Amino acid sequence: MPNYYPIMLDVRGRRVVVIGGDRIAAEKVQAFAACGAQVCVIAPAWCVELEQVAQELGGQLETRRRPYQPGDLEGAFVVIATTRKPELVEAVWSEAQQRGQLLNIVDLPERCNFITPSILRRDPLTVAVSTEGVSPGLAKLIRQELEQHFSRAYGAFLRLAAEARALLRTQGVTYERRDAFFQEFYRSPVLARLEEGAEAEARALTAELLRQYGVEVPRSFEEGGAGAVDERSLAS
Ligand SMILES: C[C@@]1(CC(=O)O)C2=NC(=C\c3[nH]c(c(CCC(=O)O)c3CC(=O)O)Cc3[nH]c(c(CC(=O)O)c3CCC(=O)O)/C=C3\N/C(=C\2)[C@@H](CCC(=O)O)[C@]3(C)CC(=O)O)/[C@H]1CCC(=O)O
Ligand SMILES: NC(=O)c1ccc[n+]([C@@H]2O[C@H](COP(=O)([O-])OP(=O)(O)OC[C@H]3O[C@@H](n4cnc5c(N)ncnc54)[C@H](O)[C@@H]3O)[C@@H](O)[C@H]2O)c1
Repeated sequence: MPNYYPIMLDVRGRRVVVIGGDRIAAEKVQAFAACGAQVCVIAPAWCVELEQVAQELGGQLETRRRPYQPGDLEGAFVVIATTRKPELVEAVWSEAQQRGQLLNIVDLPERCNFITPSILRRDPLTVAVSTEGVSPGLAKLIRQELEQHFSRAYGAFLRLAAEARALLRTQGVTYERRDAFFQEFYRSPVLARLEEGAEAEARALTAELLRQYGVEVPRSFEEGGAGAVDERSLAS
């Protein structure tokens, strides 16, 4: 069994080809497009979910309503196929191999050079769980359990941390002092305030802690300036 190496891929502006017209294909198209990829989907028959995703993405999505043809993978950074038809699998696998591309044939790990973990997202926090293919069901269960632990407010919490970190760094606070700040910040009541929707209080508490570390906090920070917490991430 492979000893998989976990990475985070930057697919912005990169070509991703999805072969398949089923619900899994729809999910993959949506997920890669959400990460900024230029997605092309190829399939003779499309399910309703894929039609809907295509409608939402509009011109952002390239569509080929026909079977896969050799040459379709030209320029792709990542290739995903949802089929298990042996001839099609072999054709896609050999073209992707020749081109040195990243390939995932869903649920066929022996024809993948990468596999997909179960993902919990609280942007910018991402938790990916893999069992190296041994038990995807367990990966899913662990992801569901982690969802209970990491509330939706974690997104706002981390964005606030990013703003604080920028201030600490631009004002020359040492590495050790920054580390100490975050050990306090992550254990402080800031998260609880964000979970209650009390953003102003969360900002005020953060500002107070920053001052204890000698940081001059601009007025815009407490008012929720440029990097203000996104209310949608708290509400959804
Ligand atoms: C995480 C997740 C992400 C995603 O799909 O994107 C994912 N599978 C998920 C769910 C799931 N998949 C299966 C079940 C039924 C129960 C079961 O069989 O266990 C369930 C549970 C369910 O659906 O509830 C069936 C299954 N899956 C694979 C095989 C083939 C084999 O094992 O050889 C078979 C048998 C097919 C059959 O017999 O017909 C293989 C793979 N599935 C992987 C990923 C990769 C390894 C991940 C890891 O390292 O753990 C890997 C290797 C390749 C890949 O596809 O990348 C997603 C959860 C998303 C979530 O969090 O909700
Ligand atoms: N090896 C295994 O474990 C295994 C398991 C189940 C089925 N099979 C075999 O796989 C075949 C059925 O596979 P499936 O259930 O994944 O369905 P499928 O390959 O027919 O469909 C999966 C998706 O791929 C699309 N698709 C089909 N042909 C395409 C093409 N030429 N170009 C682009 N997109 C295409 C379909 O529209 C569909 O959305 C059967 O031959 C069956 O014997 C193998």
